[in-house]
Amino acid sequence: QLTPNFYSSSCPKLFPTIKSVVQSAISSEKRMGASLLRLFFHDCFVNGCDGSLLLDDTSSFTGEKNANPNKGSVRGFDVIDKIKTAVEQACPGVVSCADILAVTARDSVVLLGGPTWNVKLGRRDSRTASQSGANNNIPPPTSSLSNLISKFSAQGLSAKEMVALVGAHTIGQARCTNFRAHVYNDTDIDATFAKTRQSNCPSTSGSGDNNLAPLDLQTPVAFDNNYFKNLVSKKGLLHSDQQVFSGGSTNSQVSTYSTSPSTWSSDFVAAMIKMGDISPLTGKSGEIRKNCRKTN
Ligand code: HEM
Ligand SMILES: [Ca+2]
Ligand SMILES: [Ca+2]
Repeated sequence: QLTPNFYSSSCPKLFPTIKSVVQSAISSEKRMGASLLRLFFHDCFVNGCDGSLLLDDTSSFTGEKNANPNKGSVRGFDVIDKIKTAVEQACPGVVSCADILAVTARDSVVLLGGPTWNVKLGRRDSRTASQSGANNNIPPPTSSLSNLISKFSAQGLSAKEMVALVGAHTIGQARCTNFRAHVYNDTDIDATFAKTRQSNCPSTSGSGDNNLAPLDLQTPVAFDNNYFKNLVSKKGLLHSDQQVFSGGSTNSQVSTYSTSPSTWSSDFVAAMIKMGDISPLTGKSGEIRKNCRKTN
């Protein structure tokens, strides 16, 4: 139902318009590419790719931004606002915020050296959001392999697609609060690496909770397969990361990706397209928001 040329006559300048804002955001701060990619994941896993994540809370509306996986963690909403402003200037009232997230995720991957793909478009924006959906559907970093598989399966994504997608952790940062237990308590971790990460993440919660460490210790701003190489050497930052290479059914896939970047690239692209297909609003459902932060 979605199609890459959905806006080709209604908004011919859409792609360059989005790309130039993403480009300037990433040149000011390289991490922003990671943050923007993550927004698409956190949107699609809650009521599908419908822009629900972008709605602000108000006194009478509870959105998703303050759900556990998002609060104090997701970022980049100001960049989405800039993109929306630029897109509205080029083609007023035409392009959904949900589609902007999909294109922005692709552009971020490309600008950090990853593969490209044709983004399917035609999603419309929700008038609702679900805080409980965000809490329930987005897997926490404490997840076991079987929990990861079941959260992705609930969205129609296979274990194989889950492993390909989590390779997105080749870029970006995580907070101490999310990797503390793994670097202090787990045994499936390289001891030297664990010590290094402990040095900037105090063992008890408190003032160090928001200290950051790279999800990929080697190349945190390059979209490459080092993430999988790290897993093979037991240097995954999150408990959930290491779970995909901890002796279970996904070990061989991680090994393959660690030695064959092209296999991962093509699997990642296919899985991103599939994630982007999760229950979109089309036709007359939903709306084209004027401002991504609120319903019309
Ligand atoms: C497999 C299950 C997943 C779990 C348990 C998980 C968990 C996490 C956690 C805990 C963080 C750090 C958040 C913080 O400390 O504030 C994070 C960051 C990130 N995640 Fe995931 N994630 C998963 C899958 C994905 C997927 C499928 C994508 C995209 C396709 C993705 C993209 C990212 C990116 C790019 C970052 C870094 C964001 C930044 O630096 O701002 N993750 N993830
Ligand atoms: Ca959503
Ligand atoms: Ca990397």
